[in-house]
Amino acid sequence: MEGCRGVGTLTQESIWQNVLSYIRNNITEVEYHTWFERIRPLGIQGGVLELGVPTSFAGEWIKKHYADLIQEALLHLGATSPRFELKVVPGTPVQEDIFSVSTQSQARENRHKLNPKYTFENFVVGANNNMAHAAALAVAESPGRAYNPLFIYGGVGLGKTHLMHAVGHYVAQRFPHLKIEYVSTETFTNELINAIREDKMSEFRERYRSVDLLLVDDIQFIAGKERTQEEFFHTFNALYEAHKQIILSSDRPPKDILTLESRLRSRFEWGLITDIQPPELETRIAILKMNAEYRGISIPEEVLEYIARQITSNIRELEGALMRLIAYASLNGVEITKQVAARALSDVFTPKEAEYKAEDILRVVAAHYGVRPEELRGRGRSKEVVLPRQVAMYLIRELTGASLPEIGQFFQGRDHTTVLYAIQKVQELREQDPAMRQLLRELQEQLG
Ligand SMILES: Nc1ncnc2c1ncn2[C@@H]1O[C@H](COP(=O)(O)OP(=O)(O)OP(=O)(O)O)[C@@H](O)[C@H]1O
Repeated sequence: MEGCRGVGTLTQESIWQNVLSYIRNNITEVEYHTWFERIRPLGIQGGVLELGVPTSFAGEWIKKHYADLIQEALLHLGATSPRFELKVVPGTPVQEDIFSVSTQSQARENRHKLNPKYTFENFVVGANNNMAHAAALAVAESPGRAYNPLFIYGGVGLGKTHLMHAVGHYVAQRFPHLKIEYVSTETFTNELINAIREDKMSEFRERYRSVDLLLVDDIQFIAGKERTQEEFFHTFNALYEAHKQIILSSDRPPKDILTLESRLRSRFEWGLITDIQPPELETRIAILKMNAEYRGISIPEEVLEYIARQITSNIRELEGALMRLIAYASLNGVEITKQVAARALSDVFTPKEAEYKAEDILRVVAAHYGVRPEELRGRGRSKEVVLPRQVAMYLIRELTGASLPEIGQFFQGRDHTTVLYAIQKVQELREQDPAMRQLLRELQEQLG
């Protein structure tokens, strides 16, 4: 490795193993497992250690938070000018732990109940959720010992379930022998009703009282259900006394859950209560970016910002809008632009920014060439109208994201192949002719 003294005989793998053990001594176990376990050494080029990371989100995070530490570790190994580069290698494998067969089946069972996407790695931390995130990490690192119970509350679609599952995944990976149970309050209630009806209460109790980590979602729904509260009270006590970890989520803090028995309320307040607020713009953009990457799609930053500005208070809706846009673009064979986003999402939200209208574009182009808009839309083929019409078609496509048949329709039922030809023609001119580039810029400026 150029620039590395004394490590020439080591392979890239062993260099990386040495770097890793240095890093491991300097950060928490949670950080290590979240960010470093998936990194793979790719090679050493011109003295630069190349590392593969699963997503660019992970890459950016590692660069921002751990670059100095990695360099320090390389220095420690003898590199005179420590350099490294992170490359996104989708599908970078997760190293499976080696453990016994019974542990493996427990781990598999645990994984079944958890959404694979809801991991710490896929959770974007912002000012709105950093306390909840830190508490969840602490609990994941030492279940039953940090905060018990951990009570996470916040509005709809803000990541409460995601954080709970992240703890579950982490614990499943680090402590594969532990039994994890994730349940919604509704399911807990239904199972209890069935157990009572079928005379299977002892199985029900055994199931919930034998777990090491109990995750209960939407605990506010326990309000007013006396029998469920009673049973949950005993489950809670059994687990708590055995130092088993309990995590609860709710849309409100315990004190605001009406008709909740006071003995349960006070227990919910024994550990740590933490909230999640709606995310700020940067966090919303980061969440969208991470989601797009998770699906292997690259979306221009301005499009992400456009969506993030429209949907402000529910991350589920934010993700829904992104999915809708991706589906729209792939089904219609169009590139993802801001205009296409405005169209695809027109019934999800009313855009807060002015949308371009085909009529306005036509008017501005016609005025520039000194012809009437109707002439551009008409069937005439004189050279005074052919190029302006092509320019208008091009701009309509670019700025409104309308499909080729829609544009053809607007120009008095022309065929979509005519529109395609016009657009390709203007694209060629734009590439070859600076005057055309300038003109397109000016027309766009006039349109605001
Ligand atoms: N900080 C975040 N980073 C990345 N994705 C997030 C974040 N917060 C929420 N999400 C995503 O938003 C969606 C909704 O999150 P989740 O289901 O955890 O919300 P919730 O608070 O449990 O909602 P509800 O109150 O409806 O149960 C999920 O797809 C989740 O992955």
